[in-house]
Amino acid sequence: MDLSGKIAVVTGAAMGIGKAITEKLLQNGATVVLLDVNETAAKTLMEDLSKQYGQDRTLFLSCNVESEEQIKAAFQKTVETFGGINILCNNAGILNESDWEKTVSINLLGVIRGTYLALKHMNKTSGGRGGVIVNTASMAGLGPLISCPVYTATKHGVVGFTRAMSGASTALGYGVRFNVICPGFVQTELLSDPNSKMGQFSHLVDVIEQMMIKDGTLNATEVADSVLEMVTDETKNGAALMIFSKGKQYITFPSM
Ligand SMILES: NC(=O)C1=CN([C@@H]2O[C@H](COP(=O)(O)OP(=O)(O)OC[C@H]3O[C@@H](n4cnc5c(N)ncnc54)[C@H](O)[C@@H]3O)[C@@H](O)[C@H]2O)C=CC1
Ligand SMILES: CCCCCC(=O)/C=C/C=C\C=C\C=C\[C@@H](O)[C@@H](O)CCCC(=O)O
Repeated sequence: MDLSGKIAVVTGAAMGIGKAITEKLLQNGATVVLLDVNETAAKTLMEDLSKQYGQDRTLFLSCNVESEEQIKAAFQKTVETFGGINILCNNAGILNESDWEKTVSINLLGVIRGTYLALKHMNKTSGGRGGVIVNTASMAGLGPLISCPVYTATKHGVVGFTRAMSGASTALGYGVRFNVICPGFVQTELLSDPNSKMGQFSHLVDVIEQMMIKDGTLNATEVADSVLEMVTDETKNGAALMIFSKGKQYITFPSM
């Protein structure tokens, strides 16, 4: 897929992996709508991006992926401004084992909300342009992290939802590809102060620290490179790409 002229929406775009995905898509010719709750970080980023790419290839909309109304409004504004949606990156996510219901609401329900609302504009059977949706899961979506069971559950859910949506989209002729990235540890704010984020499991933080020492960490740009691959490679549909410090691997799942 050539990205020039394509319209992308990235959630959690103000920082970390979402910021890197945004920059990668802009570098490759797309127009990007940034959705985030962190208006301060987003506005700082937008100043930089406008200088680099001009005012007409980026738009920031304050949007909480926990809100159906806010996502709906953001997608409507996107379509009104740029004419449609070709690419969606459901990337926003948190780590909070204390407020685990918020973690579920953002990490899993936010991906489902974003997908279903974007399909209203992307689904070819209802007048959409088709396109691709790439969801951000984690390696914790492929195997359990004992220190954060709810986070693990949300990421397993994102992997399963993405793979099921890929099959449904193909069977129903939506013209929308679905792929999921499963990164290992990435140097972002999400990893700061892990103790406070693990709640009742904070005694297990040393397990995480040992894993990070053993497995190493990625930078956000490395993850964004993999997102670009799954956006642009039109043979990729239903793909789960594990990214870790030593490389990357497409996951094959047991056939039922
Ligand atoms: N950092 C890591 O080690 C890994 C992160 N991930 C996933 O990558 C995604 C991005 O995380 P990072 O960039 O690491 O974290 P981050 O904390 O640096 O960035 C997350 C962004 O999402 C935004 N956000 C949070 N809640 C939101 C909401 N309700 N609505 C809209 N935006 C919201 C934040 O304001 C922030 O800009 C998450 O889904 C995370 O689970 C996956 C594997 C590893
Ligand atoms: C502290 C939570 C990190 C949140 C960011 C994130 O998603 C990072 C994920 C990085 C690596 C995940 C690896 C998962 C491996 C599992 O497959 C399992 O093998 C791990 C076994 C060790 C354990 O349970 O801790």
